[in-house]
Amino acid sequence: MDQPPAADGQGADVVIETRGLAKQYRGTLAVDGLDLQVPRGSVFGFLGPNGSGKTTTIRMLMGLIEPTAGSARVLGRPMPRSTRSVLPKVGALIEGPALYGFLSGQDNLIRIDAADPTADPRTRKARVGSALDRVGLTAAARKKAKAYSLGMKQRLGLASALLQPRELLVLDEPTNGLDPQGMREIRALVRELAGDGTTVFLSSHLLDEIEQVCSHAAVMARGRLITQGPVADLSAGTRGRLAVTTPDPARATEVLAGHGVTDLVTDPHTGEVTGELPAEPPDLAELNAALVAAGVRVRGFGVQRASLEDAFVALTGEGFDVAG
Ligand SMILES: Nc1ncnc2c1ncn2[C@@H]1O[C@H](COP(=O)(O)OP(=O)(O)OP(=O)(O)O)[C@@H](O)[C@H]1O
Repeated sequence: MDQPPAADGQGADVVIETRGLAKQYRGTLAVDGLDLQVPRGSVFGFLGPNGSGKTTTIRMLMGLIEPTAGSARVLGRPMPRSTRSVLPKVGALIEGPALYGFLSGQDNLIRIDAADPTADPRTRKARVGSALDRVGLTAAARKKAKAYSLGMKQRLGLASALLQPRELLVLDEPTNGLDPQGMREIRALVRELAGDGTTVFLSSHLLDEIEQVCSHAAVMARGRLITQGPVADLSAGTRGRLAVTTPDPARATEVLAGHGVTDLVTDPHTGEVTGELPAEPPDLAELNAALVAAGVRVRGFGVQRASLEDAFVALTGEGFDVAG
């Protein structure tokens, strides 16, 4: 992306930028030479399997730990040196919210707000009320936090990050441990927050989550950045799989193999035959005609859209652990 440089030489529209960022623990290179660029206004997915270095990176970005090499800038300022001026503009939710179960949701927020020396006590009630409203917890505001579902606790954590206006939200695995309903709620909330112009940086080990929520993504594997960019571009470079629905899968497989299609698999339930198109794919209309000419009865024929998962597998040669 060509952005006009800001006065300090940084891209004005990049809210997180790292160069050669690395963190070495004894025996483990947790993050290895990371060059990350998060555009302002994006919903940026930081994707990688467990242990790939996401949390370590986020901790460095937030100034919680020192990198062993390289540099990180957040909102244009170097970290961890500028923690004091940067962190008030960043709402962070890392490793789950610290809540008191015996206090109501509202009182938890009042406590957190009271701990912020920049927060005016006279407007506290209004601030807390509007944060609860934004995350849809107004009706449950007076319930004790220990009676909240995990999803509600996570929303309360988000509300605490939203007490002050933020330029950037950093959420570490915000849907981890939630049931599907809780996941949907958090994802909807993230979209809504992003709709207001806040840049959201969220980590996840769930590919479909990133595809559903994010405009941009970076993919990590074993401490290294594999790729980054707009989500649509990341999967566009990957060829989709050819899929043929037919009552004659054996014959279809023969014909497709004869046209260079590899990794042919038949779904035993649907009879759908899928396979990888060769690097120089044949004309699809002709391939379809060849199937029909060979006596294959074709019910469905098409190329499945490549997913981010396909891109990940193509880039790393590894499967992606999507459990979770
Ligand atoms: N404090 C630490 N001391 C030693 N090794 C660590 C420490 N923190 C993380 N690691 C190691 O660094 C690697 C990256 O861990 P990290 O937590 O950043 O990954 P992650 O992608 O966030 O995974 P997860 O989603 O499981 O937290 C792992 O091999 C981990 O064991």
